[in-house]
Amino acid sequence: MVKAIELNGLTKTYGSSRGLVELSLSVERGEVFGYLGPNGAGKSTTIRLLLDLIRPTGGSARVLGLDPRVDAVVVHARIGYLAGDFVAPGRQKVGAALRFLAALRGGAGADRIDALCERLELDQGKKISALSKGNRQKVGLVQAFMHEPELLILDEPTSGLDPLAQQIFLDMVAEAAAGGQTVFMSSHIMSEVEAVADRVAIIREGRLVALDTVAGLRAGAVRDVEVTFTGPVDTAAFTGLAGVADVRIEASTLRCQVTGSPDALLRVLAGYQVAGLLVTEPALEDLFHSYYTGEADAA
Ligand SMILES: Nc1ncnc2c1ncn2[C@@H]1O[C@H](COP(=O)(O)OP(=O)(O)OP(=O)(O)O)[C@@H](O)[C@H]1O
Repeated sequence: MVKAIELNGLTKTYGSSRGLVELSLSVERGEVFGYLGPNGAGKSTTIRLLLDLIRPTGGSARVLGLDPRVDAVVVHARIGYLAGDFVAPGRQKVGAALRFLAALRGGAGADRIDALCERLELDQGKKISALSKGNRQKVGLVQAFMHEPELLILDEPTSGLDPLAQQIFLDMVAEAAAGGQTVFMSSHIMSEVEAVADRVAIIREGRLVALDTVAGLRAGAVRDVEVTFTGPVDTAAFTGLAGVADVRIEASTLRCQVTGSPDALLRVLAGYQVAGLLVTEPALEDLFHSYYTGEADAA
């Protein structure tokens, strides 16, 4: 089956500065794909390349099997796009602006405007120029979702939304995926995509640094382990074990950090009487911080 998105060595330079460096990844149909990275990582650059709003310096992108450089009009018709800097026409009222945007798509989605606005608590009678930032973002969400596109490409979709609206948005994403739509969404906050994303890619300085499920990323992360023994233990037995670092033993308690599989540690522990075992899962934000700063690469 044709992939929703397929990138091969996609590269974009802005003059002499980098935007994106040889990015290769693919997004399956029906998948919710979280695209994460700190400010300036290259998320918007990637998304603009998918829409042919800018042209790559090298490599290729395919969207729904099409080359955006050749078939941009068809690609645009088949996707729902929320730009990171989405701007709706300020002088219009919300309802009129949304119906205008639907008319540009031959009327597709006009029949869902009322339901989506109601769901997001967006007043259609208000002028867009009088809306708060969060409510303007809701206009952007409605126009991206209303025609039930095969593929939603959303650049920082939760930007400015309050927690309630964020949750409604995440429900909309989950429902879209359940109905077979694909969602590619960027964010710089992991917790936003954690609940809905099937897979997550993390980019930093224009390069892909991680691509996995949330569970997979967690599995490879550093855990704090604390073991209490019934009697004295031999420190030497715990040094140099695969995946085990920062070993400290005080009285009958061992503390260490384990990366990846705890197998080597468990084999040694099996030779002792263990009274207690505590493994602390990494906080996701810590995990992503380590990818953002590059600490995870060195681990
Ligand atoms: N039009 C442009 N001209 C020059 N450099 C640009 C241009 N657009 C982006 N860049 C640079 O490319 C890099 C990636 O920017 P991009 O906007 O894609 O990042 P981002 O991950 O979307 O960040 P943010 O979360 O801040 O929106 C940055 O270093 C940025 O300064």
